[in-house]
Amino acid sequence: MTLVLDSVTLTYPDGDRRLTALDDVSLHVPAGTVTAVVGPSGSGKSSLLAVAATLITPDTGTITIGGTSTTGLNRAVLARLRRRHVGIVFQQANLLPALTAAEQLRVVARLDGRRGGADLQAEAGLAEVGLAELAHRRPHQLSGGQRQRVNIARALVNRPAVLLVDEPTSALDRASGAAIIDLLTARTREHGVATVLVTHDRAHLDGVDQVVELVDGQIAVRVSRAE
Ligand SMILES: Nc1ncnc2c1ncn2[C@@H]1O[C@H](COP(=O)(O)OP(=O)(O)OP(=O)(O)O)[C@@H](O)[C@H]1O
Repeated sequence: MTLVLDSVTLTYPDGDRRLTALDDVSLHVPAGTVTAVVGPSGSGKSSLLAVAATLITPDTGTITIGGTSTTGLNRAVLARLRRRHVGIVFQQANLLPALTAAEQLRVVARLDGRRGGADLQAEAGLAEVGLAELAHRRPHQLSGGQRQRVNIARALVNRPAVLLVDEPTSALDRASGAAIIDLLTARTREHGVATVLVTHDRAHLDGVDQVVELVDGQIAVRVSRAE
């Protein structure tokens, strides 16, 4: 499935005026590709992810996930679309402290109503990120890089069409960070996911398919590997 943002503008209230966080942003993220979003602090990167995740409705413009336009859909329908089709990875792993790595995935798999297959899905998901052996460990028994792997496996467990990733390596050292980016790229290609990766680190841009640079809410530079 492809993720498309078409002429998206988003403003926030700012005293008695409005601040434009995204200004006529259009983005096409084909299945099986990674688009990196870079740009200075305050340029709109997180806003772009929130809009793509359908967590915030833009003032104008459309978001289309796998051919389905999200415009005008009510909250319940959007929540279902998100649960089925969108995976989100934040900076911090945000794992539930009391649950083992396998349980973190199982909970999400069950939310999707696949009770029967949840155990197998959790097991397979952890194996995919190289953590089969550590399935029984709780977050405090894992390294930062391993926690972020669980986070990614959890975001992928219901086979989302779209994966939105916000600075996944900010809490990691260079080598663990590079390994996480390699993992994200590999899973994106393997599962045909449309991935958007917000990053500050230029070293992460080597293997991606498209790079967009946001400046003041606008796409200032767009580089595509295919070109
Ligand atoms: N909830 C909000 N209410 C009002 N203004 C907001 C809100 N969220 C973000 N902004 C403003 O919108 C603009 C874009 O913010 P955003 O968080 O998307 O930028 P960013 O590129 O992700 O920044 P950073 O790299 O610092 O995380 C900024 O000027 C910010 O101050």
